Amino acid sequence: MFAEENGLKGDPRLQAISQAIRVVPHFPKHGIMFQDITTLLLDHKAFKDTVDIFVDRYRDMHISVVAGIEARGFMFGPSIALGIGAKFVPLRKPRKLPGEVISEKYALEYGTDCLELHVGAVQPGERAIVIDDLVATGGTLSAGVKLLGDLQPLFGVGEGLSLFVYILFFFISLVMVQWMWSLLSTCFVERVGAQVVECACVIGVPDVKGQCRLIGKPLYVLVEPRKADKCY
Ligand SMILES: O=P(O)(O)OC[C@H]1O[C@H](OP(=O)(O)OP(=O)(O)O)[C@H](O)[C@@H]1O
Ligand SMILES: Nc1ncnc2[nH]cnc12
Repeated sequence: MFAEENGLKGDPRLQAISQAIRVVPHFPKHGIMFQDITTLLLDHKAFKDTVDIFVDRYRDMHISVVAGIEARGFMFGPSIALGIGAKFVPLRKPRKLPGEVISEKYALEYGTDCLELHVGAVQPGERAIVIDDLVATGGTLSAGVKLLGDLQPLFGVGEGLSLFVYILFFFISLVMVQWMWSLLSTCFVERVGAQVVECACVIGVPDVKGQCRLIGKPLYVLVEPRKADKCY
């Protein structure tokens, strides 16, 4: 959901944040209106307001993990983590983290990419938010949610089907006890088992307006993308 629809209606900080974002037409390729948050980082007040809005929202939600997505989630995540007294955990592109990792592939407009998380950085049951600068298709944030979340089916099945599998597992395990679980669990990839409370973004493209949840998780967005009102 957009911050405006969630208690910040008419808040002048949102307009100032939006205006501090530069739009670069046709970057990195023709037709893309690139939302450049580096100009927001240059504006101390707008940058601080951005962090403050997230800190105010998450301060009392018992969040112990702020997971930031490379690269631009790293620019907001650490400040938010410090503000709410949580740890910051980087979700990095492949082969950047030196320790043992778990990985999650995701689809881009063209091709695929992957996010990785250090094993042991987050403990099962911890409450987490995932932060990035921008949500477009939601593929990147969804990969972050999957990394932090619970068991994932090893074979590609839809969300509805996986929910069905979990429910089936619950009832089967009631009657078939431990041995059944250990047999069937070989069909799953282990994930952290943290609780992703919400995904947070500075900018949400119009397609996500109204879509307040992302693979079952709430999505909190500060502003819509800017139109190109000036050229750089
Ligand atoms: O919602 P989606 O369609 O998945 O797109 C959003 C992602 O795209 C951008 O990153 P990009 O993939 O360009 O990587 P970068 O930050 O490393 O340049 C942006 O910073 C988000 O992470
Ligand atoms: N228009 C855009 N601006 C900046 N980052 C993006 N990631 C995906 N679409 C983007």
